[in-house]
Amino acid sequence: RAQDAPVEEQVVNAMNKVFGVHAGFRANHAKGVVVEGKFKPSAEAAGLSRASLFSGGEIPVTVRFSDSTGVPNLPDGSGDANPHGMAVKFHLADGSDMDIVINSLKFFPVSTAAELRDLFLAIADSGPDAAKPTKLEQFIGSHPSVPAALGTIATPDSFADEAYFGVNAFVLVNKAGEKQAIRWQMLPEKVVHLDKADADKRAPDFLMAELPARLKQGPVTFRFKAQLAAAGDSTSDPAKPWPDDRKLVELGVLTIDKAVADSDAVQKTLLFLPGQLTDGVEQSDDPMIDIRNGAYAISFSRRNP
Ligand code: HEM
Repeated sequence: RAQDAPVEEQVVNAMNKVFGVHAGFRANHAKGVVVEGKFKPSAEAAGLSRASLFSGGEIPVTVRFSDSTGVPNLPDGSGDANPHGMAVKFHLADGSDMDIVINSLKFFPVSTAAELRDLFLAIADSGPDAAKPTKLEQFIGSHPSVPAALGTIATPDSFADEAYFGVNAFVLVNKAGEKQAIRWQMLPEKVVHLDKADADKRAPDFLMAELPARLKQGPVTFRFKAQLAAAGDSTSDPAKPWPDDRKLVELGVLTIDKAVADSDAVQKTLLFLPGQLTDGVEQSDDPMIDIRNGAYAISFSRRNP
């Protein structure tokens, strides 16, 4: 019975209910563009983590930027396309990959996967004919982190002019075995947000088209950073931001220099997993990470039957 399905499957079902099922596309972040580049670690990174990602030389990366929702033809300037996503596959020297899957929300609207499922179910039940207060209005009323988190996002003028945040905590382990809880950040050279009226006027695919066009003029860079948790910071609740004065350590520079010619075909074959890590990087005690791993695999198997 549906109610006995594991929560990772329940969330994907709830996404399919809200966005519809679109053959070959992701249950969420369906619309995206794939690009390529390289990552060069900083000298400080190796002090925090023994991962080869942070100790070796430059390595190749595959990056997918995306709009939110499971709607593959959503206009990029729509408010529903926020938060935008960035998924990075670091191709490590030993032939394995490490992934990060991050977005433009500074913190998550809900604390757990079960709450995310309930948020999607509330959206599904709150169509134009729903009685007031709608299920969604009730959910928002009892979860103040939803409007607070959504207040941190806007439409960027380019995928290259947006900051992306990991939201879930991970743990870096160095050569001495010392552990440090962190949250990923990927920071652009500059953030440029559009006001809503401007975003509404943009062409439906303006973000997907702009990045490959920009790359013909030259590369785009991001600074990959770790925000360090201090004693008492929650590592299990992605809806609780850590104070802004927490130390940020630069882990390296990500350079994007190439569009992928057959992006639409390539993105179907790609699976980014927040828990696909490497020695020296571990999952925190946040149970959402394992549930995300399960949900992304379920969505992948549905889009590649
Ligand atoms: C319980 C929490 C979550 C669930 C169940 C969930 C579920 C999903 C699913 C099913 C997909 C489609 C995966 C695929 O077909 O490959 C997806 C994609 C994505 N999600 Fe989540 N998600 C969760 C939380 C988050 C968080 C916290 C972030 C970012 C901070 C995030 C960012 C993304 C991005 C960027 C993608 C697109 C990945 C790609 O380009 O392949 N999600 N999510």
